Amino acid sequence: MHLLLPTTATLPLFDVAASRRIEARALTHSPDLMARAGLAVAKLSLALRRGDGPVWIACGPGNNGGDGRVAAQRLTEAGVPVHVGHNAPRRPSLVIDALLGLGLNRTPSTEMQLIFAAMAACGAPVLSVDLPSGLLADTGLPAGGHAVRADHTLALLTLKPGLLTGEGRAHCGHLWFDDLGIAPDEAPSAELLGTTRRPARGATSHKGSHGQVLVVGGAPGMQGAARLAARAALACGAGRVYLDLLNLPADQAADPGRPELMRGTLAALPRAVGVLGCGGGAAVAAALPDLLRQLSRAVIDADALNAIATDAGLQQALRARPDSATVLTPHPLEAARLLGCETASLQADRLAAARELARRFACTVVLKGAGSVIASPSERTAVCGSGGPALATAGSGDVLAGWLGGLWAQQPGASAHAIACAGVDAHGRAGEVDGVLRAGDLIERLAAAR
Ligand SMILES: NC(=O)C1=CN([C@@H]2O[C@H](COP(=O)(O)OP(=O)(O)OC[C@H]3O[C@@H](n4cnc5c(N)ncnc54)[C@H](O)[C@@H]3O)[C@@H](O)[C@H]2O)[C@@H](O)CC1
Ligand SMILES: Nc1ncnc2c1ncn2[C@@H]1O[C@H](COP(=O)(O)OP(=O)(O)O)[C@@H](O)[C@H]1O
Repeated sequence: MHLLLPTTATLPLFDVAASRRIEARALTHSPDLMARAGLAVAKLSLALRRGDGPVWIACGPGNNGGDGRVAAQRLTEAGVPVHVGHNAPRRPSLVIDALLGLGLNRTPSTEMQLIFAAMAACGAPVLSVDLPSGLLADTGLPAGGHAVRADHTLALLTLKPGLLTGEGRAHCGHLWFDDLGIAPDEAPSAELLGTTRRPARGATSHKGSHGQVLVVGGAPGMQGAARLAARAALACGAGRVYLDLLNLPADQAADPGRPELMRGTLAALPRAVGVLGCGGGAAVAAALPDLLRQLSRAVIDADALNAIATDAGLQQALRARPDSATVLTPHPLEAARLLGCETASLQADRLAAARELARRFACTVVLKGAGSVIASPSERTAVCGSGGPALATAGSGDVLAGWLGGLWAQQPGASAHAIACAGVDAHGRAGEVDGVLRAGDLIERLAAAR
């Protein structure tokens, strides 16, 4: 058993159907899985308990409840007072939520919701067994809007995607994992992103060795977004970074605060990696047909995505690009516009939405937000476990787009999917601070990390 995050390793994720298959096969040679699960819960409970009061164990009707009852036995043997039931004891030292796990199949009843509320109100830390009760394991959606908010969650046997995306992170608290001694015997449904090292810089390399980035955006009043993207690409190590600031006279500086950045255009830089749309406004739409046709690698963000969402010709141009040549970086609202659906229905299944976007536009897609999802045609979908609400501030998405451009400029042979995975994880890690991280400071933290 270990605390899962932060992880440097790429780890397999299994949806409900796969978890059930793995469990069924494991039970044929290891029939004591529930005993192992209950023991793991009891051990973690001993470490998490606050004070001498009883451990309140709320058990449900299925095997999740079974895990809770085994934990109750083990804790009793260890001399810990336990209270098994649906009502809170006086001054509990810990709550074990063993109500619902993988078997959740409907909105928790009013009675169940009252137990959730009592857990939240009793003042003790909450440890959820396998999943916070009510949380859908495949999507991270609370069923009917109701799920336990745990302080700790101990995932058992497999890691499920819903622990890491959607509302999962808000409901799981600290995420622990115990594989119960079982090695998964099938391909993962998705994967949790690990860390990728930044591109190495050869001792005799020069700026020409590290590629070019062209940021196209920054219409009047929105130049900051394009400049943040350009600064991020520069900080990432791209050899030369240019800005095509839409409707800004060509003799004006690219970025007076960063003299390293230059003005440039597609005509002069056809081999650059394009970072398109940051602060692009409506003006970027007119530039997109040429950019989509000519740039061999492009990261497409913000207003460029909005333009594509409303223009069938641009959508066709996007689909016509070669394989692995494009990364789209929509936040949920931009993604919903691209799919022509409501944001809430998209957020209800983020992995499915990202996969559908990747299929429809034949691109790599980074669906941003807590637990960013990276999907590409013919690649395993990845979920980002790094990052946090310090990133929920204007400009952090521009920084991501620029960073991806910078990474790609230095690694022209890398696939769009590999670039997206490496960049999203680095961006998330750099964003793990308390409070708010201004986008400019995020760039500095990204640059300092190796
Ligand atoms: N079988 C085993 O040996 C193992 C079981 N494990 C545990 O077993 C769990 C899965 O067990 P189950 O398949 O029994 O599923 P659950 O324990 O999640 O419960 C399923 C039961 O809950 C009911 N239910 C579903 N949604 C409900 C709702 N909203 N309100 C009220 N009742 C609801 C279902 O009708 C069913 O009776 C895992 O999450 C994990 O905790 C793991 O520890 C691995 C080992
Ligand atoms: N709560 C959060 N947890 C993890 N990452 C977050 C969170 N909020 C925002 N982010 C990340 O911050 C970035 C915000 O991007 P975006 O919404 O496009 O911002 P902007 O348009 O202002 O640049 C995305 O990479 C997103 O995944």
